[in-house]
Amino acid sequence: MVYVPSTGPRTLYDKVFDAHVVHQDENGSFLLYIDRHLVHEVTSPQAFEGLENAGRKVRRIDCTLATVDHNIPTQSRKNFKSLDTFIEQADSRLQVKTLENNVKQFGVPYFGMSESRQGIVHTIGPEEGFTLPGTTVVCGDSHTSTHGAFGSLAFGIGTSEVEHVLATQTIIQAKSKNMRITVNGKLSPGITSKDLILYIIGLIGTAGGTGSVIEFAGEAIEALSMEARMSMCNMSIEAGARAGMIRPDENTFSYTKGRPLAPKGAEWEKAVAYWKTLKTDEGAKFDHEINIEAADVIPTITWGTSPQDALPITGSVPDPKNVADPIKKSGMERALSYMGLEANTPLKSIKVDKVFIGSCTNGRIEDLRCAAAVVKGHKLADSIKLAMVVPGSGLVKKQAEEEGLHKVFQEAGFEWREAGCSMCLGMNPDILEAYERCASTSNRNFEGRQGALSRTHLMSPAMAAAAGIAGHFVDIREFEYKNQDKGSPKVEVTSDDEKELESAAYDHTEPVQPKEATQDVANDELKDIPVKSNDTPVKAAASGMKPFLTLEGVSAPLDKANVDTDAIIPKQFLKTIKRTGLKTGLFYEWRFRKDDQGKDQETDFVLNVEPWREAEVLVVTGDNFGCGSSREHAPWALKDFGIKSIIAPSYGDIFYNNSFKNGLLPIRLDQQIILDKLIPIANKGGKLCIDLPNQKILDSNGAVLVDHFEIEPFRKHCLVNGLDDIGITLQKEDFISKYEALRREKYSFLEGGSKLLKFDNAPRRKAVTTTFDTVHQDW
Ligand SMILES: CC(C)[C@H](C(=O)O)[C@@H](O)C(=O)O
Ligand code: SF4
Repeated sequence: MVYVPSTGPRTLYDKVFDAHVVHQDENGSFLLYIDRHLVHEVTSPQAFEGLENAGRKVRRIDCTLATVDHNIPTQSRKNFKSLDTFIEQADSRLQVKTLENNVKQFGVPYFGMSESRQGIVHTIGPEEGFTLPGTTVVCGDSHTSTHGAFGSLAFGIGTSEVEHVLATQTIIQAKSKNMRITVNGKLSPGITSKDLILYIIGLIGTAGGTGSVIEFAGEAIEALSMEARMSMCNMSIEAGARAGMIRPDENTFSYTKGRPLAPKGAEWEKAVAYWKTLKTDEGAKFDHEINIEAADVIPTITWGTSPQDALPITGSVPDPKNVADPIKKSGMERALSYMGLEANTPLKSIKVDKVFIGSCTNGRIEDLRCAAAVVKGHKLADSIKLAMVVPGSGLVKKQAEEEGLHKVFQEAGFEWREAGCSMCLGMNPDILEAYERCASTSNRNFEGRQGALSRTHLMSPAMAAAAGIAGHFVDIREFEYKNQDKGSPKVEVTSDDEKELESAAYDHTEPVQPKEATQDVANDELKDIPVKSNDTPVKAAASGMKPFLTLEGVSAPLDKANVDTDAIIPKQFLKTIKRTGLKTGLFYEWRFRKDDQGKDQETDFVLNVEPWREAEVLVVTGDNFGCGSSREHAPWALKDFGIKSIIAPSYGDIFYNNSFKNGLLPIRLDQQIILDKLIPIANKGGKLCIDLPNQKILDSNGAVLVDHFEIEPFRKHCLVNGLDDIGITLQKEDFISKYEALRREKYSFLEGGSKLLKFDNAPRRKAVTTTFDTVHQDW
């Protein structure tokens, strides 16, 4: 079906979406072209394995860039010799080495641990100019939304979709709704974009943006630096949105100009002329509009276990007694008990054990400058057990060191680390102990996020730094800065500051690429221009998906809202390079408690109790099941346990997608119908019968409980037939090639991509041999 974009007024999202449509099929689903694909070690092993098993190659290595970030230790790399000696945790090491093998085998440009440009995947994309305005950007990571700060359509995908993009350079998408959040007026001094986004999530909730792409607009947004915009868009996933976007403007262009992979000369001019058209037209329709007064935003922190549990620092811990809705009330009680907090405690009086400054939300140079301005001349409070600063990338670290920020932190007692995700998620050794309370600049405060039973409070870098100095949360507006040239926190960052980072982006030396991969990259100019495949049978998915027709199975009740994928499968189980064996990890923190000997003992969680141990249908009462991280391990774990269908009022977008790719059927139903008709059966462990072809739910006697449930026709088709959608997409090869030809003309400034990165095998200092027999610099 030929897609004809609307000729009427369009939103920024509509325009970027329309510019990437390769094909629209009869039942309305779109095939979108992907300009930029970032890859990291956690969500790619199974995707590369699928590619290899099917004998497929990476279609556009120039559109692909890989790095390691989640698993790597952040201690000094001065003595880095090889992954074998540097990464102690065997499963982390395996995941990193698997990525290294994959990039070598498939020829993907890669920033490994000995490369000065390595960093968190969402930091390096913009830094290198790989992320460009108006592009489509994906990554097997939910915080891909970060890149929307450039007016690109950027979203997280699951591992099956990673494989799909690697093989086809496209993704199957439904059109999201348009939502606009306009922030009028100016932010007050000392208020950062982190405060603003926490304020917004507190207002609209973690499901507030579900099914939508949010455009952030208004005077306060236009005044933000690019890095501050990235922090905003980064956390739009925490508002449940498919993506966040900000229209590209002069600020965007000057940040992008001159970056290693940004277009140059005439191509730059052509690009800017196009990028200037990327703004919402007068009269374009939004499905939801929200207006916010910037002056209402004051320093904001979270108190609970969801990013929506955000409050002004002047407030107190909320009291469940004041909440009428029983699901919300019990959620609040649980959060208070998990966080070890009493209702009505003033936030400023809460004591902190550890401080973490870093992550893809707030690990950029401006963030470090803000935090250093607070720390300068102070010492950490005696009660602080550990405070760490983890730059988002090697280049951020280098820049900070050139400015002497590391000394400011170290003199105050902070640890200065190497780049990576670190304690944001703790897939590496940087974790909190049970019950420790952390002032964190990251983006998620879910139960167990930074370590089992750990307690996370989200806030801006300045607020986290100040909490380290005071030993408790403080209102940054009342903080006494010492030894400052100017007296107030440096929250406004000028484009001059951005220029400095830009120069750091150029100033890298002798990065290292595995030898074979470099050669592939260099020689593959022609090979990666796609050729029509003669051999594209539609076959069963790599995940081993079987056709889904009807299911009759024991149903289990789950009376919770906002069940995040960190809870469904905690981080320690993400280190596998397989899709199977995740049964034990399912709801691990809820299903198991350690006994005195440190052994796992089962709790009375519903899935540990007969007859629900054999449950095949999970009936959830609360909204937003599977929100948060893009980990496809969540549906893998549910399936491994035996769950084949979930029924809930609403879902996190990425989880919803991922489920279909694995033959797990997520059904959306009105909450009242769930409560009235299904929960009574699930509470008794009764069976539910799901008839997918007829879209009905029945009880075990054949009585119809739900006459009709909605499901998109394309998804139903794939599920009922157990189809591999990569095979389906490869049948559209003609459309993809045609789009690529158009793209080479119209968007010629996107050609080249990561292939333009310069890699050099020359050793910087002492050469050492790695697993690939290639030389790595000794840091
Ligand atoms: C590991 C990855 C799948 C995950 C994500 O998608 O966000 C991680 O980055 C996180 O922050 O939880
Ligand atoms: S949210 Fe944390 S773990 Fe996820 S990509 Fe960002 S820094 Fe890494």
